Amino acid sequence: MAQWTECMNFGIAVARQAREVILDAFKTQKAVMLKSSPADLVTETDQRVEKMIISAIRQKYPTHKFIGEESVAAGERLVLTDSPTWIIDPIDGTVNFVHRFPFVAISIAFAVNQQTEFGIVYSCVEDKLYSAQRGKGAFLNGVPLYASGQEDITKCLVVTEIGAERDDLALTTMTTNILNLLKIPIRGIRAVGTAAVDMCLVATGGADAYYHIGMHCWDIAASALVVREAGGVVIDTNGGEFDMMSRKVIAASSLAVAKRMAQVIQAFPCARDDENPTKAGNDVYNTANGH
Ligand SMILES: O=P(O)(O)O[C@H]1[C@H](O)[C@@H](O)[C@@H](O)[C@@H](O)[C@@H]1O
Ligand SMILES: [Mg+2]
Ligand SMILES: [Mg+2]
Repeated sequence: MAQWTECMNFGIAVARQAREVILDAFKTQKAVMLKSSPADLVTETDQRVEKMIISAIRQKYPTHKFIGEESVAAGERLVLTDSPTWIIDPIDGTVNFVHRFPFVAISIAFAVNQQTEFGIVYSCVEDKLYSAQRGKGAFLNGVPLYASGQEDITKCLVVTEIGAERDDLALTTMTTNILNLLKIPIRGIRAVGTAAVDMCLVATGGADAYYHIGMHCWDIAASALVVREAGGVVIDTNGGEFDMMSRKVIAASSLAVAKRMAQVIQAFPCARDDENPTKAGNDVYNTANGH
């Protein structure tokens, strides 16, 4: 396991360089392109930062594989093999980035034999670097992180995202989930606008649970390990085992809270990330006829 420490440290160094590019662009006017919906945005900075991260890592580790959000959007196959693979979201929270809402993160996970060995989530504007290596704990700027351990759902502050979907079924499902959780009652609902940071807040104990349907592997692969290494649990919204390709997740302070949330939360249908390797993330929103 210690063998991947060098890789993680290199990943952190690359994330620090990428943060500088993102902060420079954060202040400027951005040209916005649409992906799967009018709320699923991408900018030239997303694309440039991903290319920069991948090129730096490929130069040092030429045999490693990559799954990058914007590479997949450009048509690259989304396949996770047993090879050492970097799973990258160059800007998680692009809508925030475009609006200068100060929560944008770089998310970098590293998997071998399809098991995440380390995760890095860098909340750029906050300058908060979350990191975790399998079996070695979770850290925020080098300080150990611990989930809240809360087991009573009525004492939970829950984080979620509405995501990019704007069709009736997804929106009705998402708002019904929020309504049903509030009726339990839970303490409150929050949404930061970046799945990776949302989940890391569970690792800090500042939130007690996070759930989401519709996000992609690159949004949560790194933060799922951060939560687990902070003593939290990560499962599927159906209560089963977490599967980073399933596009459904619950991260929580305890198994009791996670399972209780799974009883309430309904998922709307969305294709697995690896269902159609050349299509994931590739739905193009057609502004002409609105879908
Ligand atoms: O900003 P992104 O990398 O596109 O990730 C977003 C995602 O697009 C959106 O649907 C929500 O799930 C957000 O929580 C993600 O961070
Ligand atoms: Mg993302
Ligand atoms: Mg992104």
